[in-house]
Amino acid sequence: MKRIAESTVRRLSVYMRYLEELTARGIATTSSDELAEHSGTTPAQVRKDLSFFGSFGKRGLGYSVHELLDRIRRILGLGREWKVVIIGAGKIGSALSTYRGFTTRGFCVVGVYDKDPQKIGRRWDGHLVRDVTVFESDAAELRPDIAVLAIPAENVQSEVDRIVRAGIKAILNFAPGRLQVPAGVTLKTVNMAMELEGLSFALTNRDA
Ligand SMILES: NC(=O)c1ccc[n+]([C@@H]2O[C@H](COP(=O)([O-])OP(=O)(O)OC[C@H]3O[C@@H](n4cnc5c(N)ncnc54)[C@H](O)[C@@H]3O)[C@@H](O)[C@H]2O)c1
Repeated sequence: MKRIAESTVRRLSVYMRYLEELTARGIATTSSDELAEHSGTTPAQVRKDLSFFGSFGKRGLGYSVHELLDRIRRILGLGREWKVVIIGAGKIGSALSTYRGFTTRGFCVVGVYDKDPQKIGRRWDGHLVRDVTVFESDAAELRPDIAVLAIPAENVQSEVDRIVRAGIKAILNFAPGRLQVPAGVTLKTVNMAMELEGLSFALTNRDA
């Protein structure tokens, strides 16, 4: 498959949510105009995004909501359950571990880890916080797919290295800083300040 831009993948998630909404409303067909309007993009962009993955829809008839939703879910790899571990049971880590919305989308939290003796042994919504020193042996058994890293900026690289050593190929990181991962491992960093900067830009330029 061609290399797909992250922005395209992000839009697929947006289209998917709108298609889920249409399904819930019992609507069977949609169009690139409608998808674009509800996703903040253009009909040409919708067609271009979908064209990366083959042909969808019929000229003049639009897209079957059911078929398109099914295809997008498969493209995003959502037809299965992904095992997620969370490292850092602080404010962000504990909020994520108790968030029900992940499970409904197939992301199942199988372990929560921390290094603080005050947190180890606590339960967050049924998830026992375990000592991070047992992470690698747990991972050998549980075989998690995704690690969420919610620890302070210091020593993040050594935790990333620990995750990589455990054979995990996808990391969602919340800590600031530049991190290195080997080829074949995907690292995504969430940065709320950057999202706020996007809003700041929109507010500053809205009348331009
Ligand atoms: N990406 C964003 O938009 C965003 C927003 C807010 C905070 N953050 C960052 O997210 C991270 C977590 O924030 P928080 O508010 O949850 O912090 P927090 O201090 O509440 O929690 C951090 C937890 O990590 C644990 N920890 C530290 N080192 C560890 C290690 N090596 N192994 C396992 N556990 C370890 C600590 O004991 C603590 O429980 C920070 O780096 C913060 O700067 C990011």
